[in-house]
Amino acid sequence: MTSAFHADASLDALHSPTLDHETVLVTRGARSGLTISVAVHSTRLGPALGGARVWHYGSWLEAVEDSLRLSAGMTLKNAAAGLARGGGKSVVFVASGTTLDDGAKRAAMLDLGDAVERLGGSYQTAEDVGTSANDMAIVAERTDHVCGLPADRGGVGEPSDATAAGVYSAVTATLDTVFGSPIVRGRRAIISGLGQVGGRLARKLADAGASLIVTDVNPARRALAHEIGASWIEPGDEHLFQTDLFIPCGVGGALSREVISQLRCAAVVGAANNQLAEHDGAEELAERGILWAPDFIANAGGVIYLDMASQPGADIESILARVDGIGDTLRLVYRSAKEQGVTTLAAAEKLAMDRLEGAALTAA
Ligand SMILES: NC(=O)c1ccc[n+]([C@@H]2O[C@H](COP(=O)([O-])OP(=O)(O)OC[C@H]3O[C@@H](n4cnc5c(N)ncnc54)[C@H](O)[C@@H]3O)[C@@H](O)[C@H]2O)c1
Repeated sequence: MTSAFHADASLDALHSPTLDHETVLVTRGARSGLTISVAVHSTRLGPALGGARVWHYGSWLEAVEDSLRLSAGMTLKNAAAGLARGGGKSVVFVASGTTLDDGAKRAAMLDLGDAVERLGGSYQTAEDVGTSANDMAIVAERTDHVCGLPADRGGVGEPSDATAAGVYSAVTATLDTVFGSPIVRGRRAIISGLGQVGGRLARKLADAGASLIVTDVNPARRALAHEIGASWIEPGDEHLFQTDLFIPCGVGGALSREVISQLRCAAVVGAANNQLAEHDGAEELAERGILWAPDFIANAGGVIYLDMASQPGADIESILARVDGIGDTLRLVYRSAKEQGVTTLAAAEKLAMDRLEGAALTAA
């Protein structure tokens, strides 16, 4: 039985008394020498699907732990999105303070391909933070269990457009729930993280007439702020500004206890995975009267796109409609949370778990 995922960044999953995951492969890449962790949390609904992250950590154990946390989140995300997919994720550990040149990145991607291949199809990889469609083309040299390849390689490309479209739908559903109107024009929002998804979302929100404050740890992203007429601030204190929405689009853990206690917004809705630094952050947000869109509901557009676009005869209109349906799923979550007097996280986890349990009943 798959237990509910707790998005607790301080939880040391490695010290848990039992392994909650079906398979975890931790290996040292033969070419790159880098530690790679491929975690398959659940295949109850189908082969696991989840991206490959290349990221800096303090130690390889932290990278393994992140793969455990992220893959469990993928089980919930794929189940809540109604996909016949389980949850998995891979992480390539890059030591803090080091960068991978093109040769080292290629070696890491070939090693990742070998690791994915060893799991025999129980896990399919794709892009995530630190990887691109071109990286997936390198992974594909070693395994067929990869999606999101560039179009000129017969692939479906990167999922970020769909993720941004899904978060946009989540933003309008959230505005509707809080203010009784989904209209973006005139709403004030802060976007933290202007990468693949945050950058696209910022453009969409600016086009729709939102008043945006934006930030990123990468100063090069400031050019985008200028281009779309958003106000740029240095990263660190962005959550202190009074706005309608706070939109985290960087890496996980942005909603720490301290940040939650200082937020001055009506709602939080963003693309970042594992936004809550502690699982009880959902209660703290609710106590402060801040509506939180569970990340694994709001950011499911990319995985919906990768799954549907990879099927034979895929039709882009149906994919876009399904991605746009994220707003309806979120409305359902908000409604059940209110009716049952629970947090939006509890309501979203229940939605996913009901789908997982339903699959177990069907299989029995
Ligand atoms: N790409 C997708 O389709 C997709 C799908 C689902 C979820 N997500 C999640 O959305 C988030 C963003 O993904 P992405 O693909 O845009 O990644 P990305 O690497 O392209 O962008 C992340 C951006 O956040 C910035 N950043 C990192 N830490 C920050 C901080 N503390 N403060 C401000 N900015 C910070 C980075 O400099 C970068 O510009 C990640 O958490 C990812 O897991 C992405």
